[in-house]
Amino acid sequence: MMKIAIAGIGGVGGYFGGLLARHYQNSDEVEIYFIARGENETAIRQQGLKIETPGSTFTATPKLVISDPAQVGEVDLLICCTKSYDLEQSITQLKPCISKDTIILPLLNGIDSYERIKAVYPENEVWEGCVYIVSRLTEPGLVTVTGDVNSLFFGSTDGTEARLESALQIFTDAGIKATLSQNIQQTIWEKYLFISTIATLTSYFNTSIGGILAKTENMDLLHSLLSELKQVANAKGIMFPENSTNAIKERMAKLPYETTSSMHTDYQKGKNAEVDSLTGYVVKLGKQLNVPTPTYEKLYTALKNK
Ligand SMILES: NC(=O)C1=CN([C@@H]2O[C@H](COP(=O)(O)OP(=O)(O)OC[C@H]3O[C@@H](n4cnc5c(N)ncnc54)[C@H](OP(=O)(O)O)[C@@H]3O)[C@@H](O)[C@H]2O)C=CC1
Ligand SMILES: CC(C)(CO)C(=O)C(=O)O
Repeated sequence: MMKIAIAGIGGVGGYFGGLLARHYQNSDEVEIYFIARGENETAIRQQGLKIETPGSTFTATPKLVISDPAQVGEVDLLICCTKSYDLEQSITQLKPCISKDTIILPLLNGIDSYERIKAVYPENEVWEGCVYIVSRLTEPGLVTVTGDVNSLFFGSTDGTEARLESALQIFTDAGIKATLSQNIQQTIWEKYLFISTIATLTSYFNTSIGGILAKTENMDLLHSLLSELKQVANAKGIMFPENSTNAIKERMAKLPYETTSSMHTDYQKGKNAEVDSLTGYVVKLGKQLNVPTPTYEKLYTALKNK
């Protein structure tokens, strides 16, 4: 029996965990557990997790939804879907789910989830991943997906090939548009180039992705951020294809005008925001690598004071 736990049943964990729970509900081979808390945990326990997408609505029922990881026990694969600022606290709390054989796969936006998890669980196989989706926990027990982007990328530079392939099969069978990346570092950095700049700008200007594309002054700032982040990445040995700026603009243009970043949504709701991992981290890396990041510094300071 393969035991999979999804920790953090919000927009991302709810959608991808929901697909897994729906597909493996009656399976003898795969069991899906949700680690959720508060009203969300209660709602999912009472009526399942409802997932509304533009094309379909379904309700997913995991084997168990619980806030106490001890009641789940050790799992084979732990998929982390909390916000970046909750990562250390949640994975430390998840210790009862983690044996030496447990694989940990973070799907958070950001570059440093791998090293942060390794700092707590140095012996474990930790993969890397990222997702493209616009998904929100709109009320306890309800996940709403907008637009038609919903892909998951994962991989590992030193993971066990057979386990990576087996996870790919499990994800794909559940209907997840999953890709096993052969260069996960590049894949993660490409997502970061997109989300760091977009999250920073949508939050700074308090506007949607369409709103960024619509104004020259916003686009000028986008180009400055992209240029600074590319130089930081280059200093880390990460190179982007020549057309990467155009690729980002095309990706933005394909999203509905009103789409915004999850960081901007958090600012709008007055919630904690991932500004340290999505904006501040670039400033920090720039300082470490002696790469100037004046635009990032200005926007980071403004966002920290928001
Ligand atoms: N939403 C999106 O469209 C996208 C998001 N991402 C990234 O994915 C990550 C997750 O984002 P998203 O799904 O939006 O975040 P959400 O805030 O919607 O979901 C995170 C969930 O984790 C829960 N959580 C945190 N700590 C614990 C814990 N110790 N035990 C149980 N539950 C816990 C939170 O509960 P509580 O509310 O109680 O704090 C919350 O329900 C982020 O890094 C984000 O940037 C990437 C692509 C798209
Ligand atoms: C901008 C978006 C929706 C694109 O997937 C995203 O990654 C996020 O909100 O974190």
